[in-house]
Amino acid sequence: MLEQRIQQHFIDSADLKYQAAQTLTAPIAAAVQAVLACVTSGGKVLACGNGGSAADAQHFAAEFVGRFERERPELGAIALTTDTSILTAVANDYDFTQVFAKQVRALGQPGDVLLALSTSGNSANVMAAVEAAHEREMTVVALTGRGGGRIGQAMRDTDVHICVPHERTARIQEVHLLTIHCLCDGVDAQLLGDQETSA
Ligand SMILES: O=C(CO)[C@@H](O)[C@H](O)[C@H](O)[C@H](O)COP(=O)(O)O
Ligand SMILES: [Zn+2]
Repeated sequence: MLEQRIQQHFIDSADLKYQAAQTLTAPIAAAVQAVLACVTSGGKVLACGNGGSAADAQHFAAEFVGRFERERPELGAIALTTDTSILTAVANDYDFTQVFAKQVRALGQPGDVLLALSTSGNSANVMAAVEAAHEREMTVVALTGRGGGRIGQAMRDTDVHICVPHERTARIQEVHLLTIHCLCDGVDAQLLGDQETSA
């Protein structure tokens, strides 16, 4: 019945988060260091993904440019999912696989970070963005699931791969959002100190 289904979603989501805390803490800490090194040397984070992951990319950029929980200087982040003129022109004139890659080539500088979100690890446009980031000597922080897919296989030693150990898109996305908040909190803590936050 409906109530049971709803309760099961909460239980499954909580279970996965407990389990993933073991495996994802180290890569998330590595991602904090990569992003921190980028922004403290004047770099920026470009973020991309499809569907719910597009929303996650925008969520991250909003908290970096605006704020997370504490006041701090603005941090550079751009979601590559929002400019409908660029997205439609590139998809129409080239191919949908190029919608993020062309923006990475246009905006990316050595030392910038690409935050690449794909629950399957197989979205062709996110994969093309990873390749473009490598061309631009950027570091890639990839948030994936389902074993990491093609994006997982394209990771370099200097990249960070955060692969949620689950098969279901919704569950993976829920951990991606938690990861984004850990990234924002981790960067703030490194910049401002480890102050407790109760808000
Ligand atoms: O949010 C959801 C499902 O929860 C969907 O919009 C989902 O993001 C879309 O199907 C995406 O196209 C899936 O792409 P990806 O995560 O495999 O890269
Ligand atoms: Zn969703």
